[in-house]
Amino acid sequence: MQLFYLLLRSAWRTVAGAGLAGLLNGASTAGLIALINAALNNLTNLQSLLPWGFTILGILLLFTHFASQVLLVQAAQQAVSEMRLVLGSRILASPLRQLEALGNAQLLATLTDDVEAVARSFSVLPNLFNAIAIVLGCLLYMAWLSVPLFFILIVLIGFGTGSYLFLAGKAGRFLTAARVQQDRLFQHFRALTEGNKELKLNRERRQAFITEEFQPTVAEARKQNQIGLTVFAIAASWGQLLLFVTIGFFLFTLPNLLGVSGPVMSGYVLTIIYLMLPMQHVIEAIPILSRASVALAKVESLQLTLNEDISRTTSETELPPLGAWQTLELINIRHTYQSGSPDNPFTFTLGPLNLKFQAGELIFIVGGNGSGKSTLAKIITGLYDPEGGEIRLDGQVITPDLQEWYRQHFATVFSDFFLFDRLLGIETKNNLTQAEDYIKLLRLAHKVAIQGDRLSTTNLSQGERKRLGLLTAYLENRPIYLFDEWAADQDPIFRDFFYTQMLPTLQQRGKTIFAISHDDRYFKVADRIIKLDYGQIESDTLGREYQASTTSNSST
Ligand SMILES: Nc1ncnc2c1ncn2[C@@H]1O[C@H](COP(=O)(O)OP(=O)(O)OP(=O)(O)O)[C@@H](O)[C@H]1O
Repeated sequence: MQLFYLLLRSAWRTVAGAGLAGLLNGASTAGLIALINAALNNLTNLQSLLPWGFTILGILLLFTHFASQVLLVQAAQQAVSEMRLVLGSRILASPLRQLEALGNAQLLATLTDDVEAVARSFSVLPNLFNAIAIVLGCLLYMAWLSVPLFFILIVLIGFGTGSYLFLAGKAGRFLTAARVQQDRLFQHFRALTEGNKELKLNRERRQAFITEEFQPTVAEARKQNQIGLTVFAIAASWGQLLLFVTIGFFLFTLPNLLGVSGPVMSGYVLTIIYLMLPMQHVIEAIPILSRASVALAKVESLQLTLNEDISRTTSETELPPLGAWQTLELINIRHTYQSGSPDNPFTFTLGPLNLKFQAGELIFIVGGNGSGKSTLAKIITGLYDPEGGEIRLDGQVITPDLQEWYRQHFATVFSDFFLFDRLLGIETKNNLTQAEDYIKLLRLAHKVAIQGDRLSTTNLSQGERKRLGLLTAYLENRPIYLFDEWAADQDPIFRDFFYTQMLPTLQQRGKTIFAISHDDRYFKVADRIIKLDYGQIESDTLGREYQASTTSNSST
């Protein structure tokens, strides 16, 4: 039902038009069969008018068939596009933590496979709707021919449909199991592309990956799909068998039992034979619809619900202006990760932390690996909603309503940043001119140029790509900057340039800067150094004091 709801919601007018055309098509089909039966059995005194009736009904049938198909194709494509847009905007609107917990593999499987499965189901809908309209028209005709025969037919159809749906339900379970394997397959696809170097360089690892991970998942997905689709094939053959049994029953048994007249009987048999093609369409559509409903169930399980009004998630609501700020406070902030396996669970807790920052400060966040620096950065920038505590900007608590506005204060380069090849959202004329200058400053002029609002290339070394990340952050011109181990991939000269010239220049422009750093040689440039250890603040010192203490330590 979800599927039809989705289709109806996005294109109800087109669907209504297609429904009307489909009904007319069903009626003209039934009329045509009645007319053929009348012509064959000489049932009317108006035989001379039959060719005209045949021509008119034939034209109506062709036209309504064409119209319903075209309209449903339009509606289906409209619904699929909306599904893609809604999924995209729901992913953007979902909390980062939720997306991280789902993982890229699951999200990609949904964005490609599930949308594809739903799209495919929409492509069979035109034939399905048309078939249903024809079946309804034919049933009406048969009810008109003989009510007792009609009821016998309904009992047979009920039995056939019930047994078919029973088998189809069993098949659907195998398709659901196959879909579970699909997520694992996407994980393996990522390993194949992102871990390609590691797999190429180590033969044993590659063989173990192929034989112990990739092949078993591919085989399991194939097995479940194969069983599911075979059960559907059995159900389809069972349906066809029932159809022949019904025709035989009507042709050979019923006339003896009920003494039905020849023309009525031939009308029935003719109609049932005519129904074979539409029934075939229905039977072929059911596995595809079943797969689509598995896909939709998967999409729903991600809690990226489809019942969201697209305009709410994509339209830009007016945000209050950013304005100048003085203090940023983290009060009793806490964040927990639960990870590991059920037998070996692992919990990491950051906080509770209490920190107060002044506008214009240059703050270094330091500490060992896994001490919680990046987690703190995601909380400060509003990417994570803290589990406990609150963030206040100039005393104003950042509630969920203000979260989007709050995030607009930050320009960042995270260690796993993404480099867009277009200067999206910052492509003003002034910025494009500035970008040229920054590219020279970042010593990339010999490799990258600005072409229109695009970077001529992003195929660069990791250090060079990070310089372009810095360039886009500069152009964003936000009040607060956050760099997560930005200098880690830079050569010594550029690292020195970053700490001793770029950060101070940004600070002189009135920016507040958070820099996650392991470069203790440069800690002296910071106003303040916050050191984390296992999610707690080990020390919060002035930069120059931190330098003094390490110097005094090294001199003793
Ligand atoms: N998405 C996640 N799911 C579960 N645990 C996580 C997740 N991200 C981080 N952690 C855990 O939280 C802890 C802190 O991680 P975080 O990335 O904040 O540390 P960090 O100080 O930035 O480390 P590094 O210097 O290595 O970058 C780590 O022990 C890590 O295992």
